[in-house]
Amino acid sequence: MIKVAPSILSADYVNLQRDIEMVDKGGAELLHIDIMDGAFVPALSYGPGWVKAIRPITDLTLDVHMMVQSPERYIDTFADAGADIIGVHTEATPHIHRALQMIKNKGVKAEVVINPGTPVAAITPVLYMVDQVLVMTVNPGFGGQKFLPETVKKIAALNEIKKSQNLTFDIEIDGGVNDSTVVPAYQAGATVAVAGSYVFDNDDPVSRIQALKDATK
Ligand SMILES: O=C(CO)[C@@H](O)[C@H](O)COP(=O)(O)O
Ligand SMILES: [Co+2]
Repeated sequence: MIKVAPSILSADYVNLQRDIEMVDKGGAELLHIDIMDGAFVPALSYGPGWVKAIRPITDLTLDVHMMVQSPERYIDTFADAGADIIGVHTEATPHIHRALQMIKNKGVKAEVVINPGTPVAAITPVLYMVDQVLVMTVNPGFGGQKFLPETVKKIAALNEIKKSQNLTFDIEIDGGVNDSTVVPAYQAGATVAVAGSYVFDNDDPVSRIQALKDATK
């Protein structure tokens, strides 16, 4: 059964604590926090102050997805704010190895992220050092996009490397995840599903978390 990480990008910001408590009680394992800098991706979202504010109100694993150019500049700040996992895009820095080292040196779980247009080969040298790999299943920057099925073969390729090298990282998917698209991704080896609009653009977000789990039993 897949672990579920609701993305607060689609939550009700005015009632954020209510929404977080709802998904926490509703069976989610992680809370996905999308950081958008207006440069690596066009949109602006929120910063470390949000992570700091959320930290005391939940024990969910805070999964910080940095869509930020030169993420090295902010890794310490997000770690100090209370992130449990920090994800950095390999496309956002020429120094992905150093960025991952910085995350680990802060005692935080390190995640490397690849866009749909980036091959798995781009991150094979750093797989030994990560706790999680995020395979983007849409181009990053916005919620509510359609899942790109061609990303599934990258999940399978990554899972093969994971098995052949006896590695233990989680494989996360993000973008366009629903109770149909999660199935091939799970079968290919995904272990964590981010879901924003599918969970929160619904009268009963908890039923959506359960639907993702039921689809991957
Ligand atoms: O990183 C991103 C978007 O760039 C996400 O985490 C979105 O929040 C996913 O939204 P949905 O596709 O599930 O609506
Ligand atoms: Co995300």
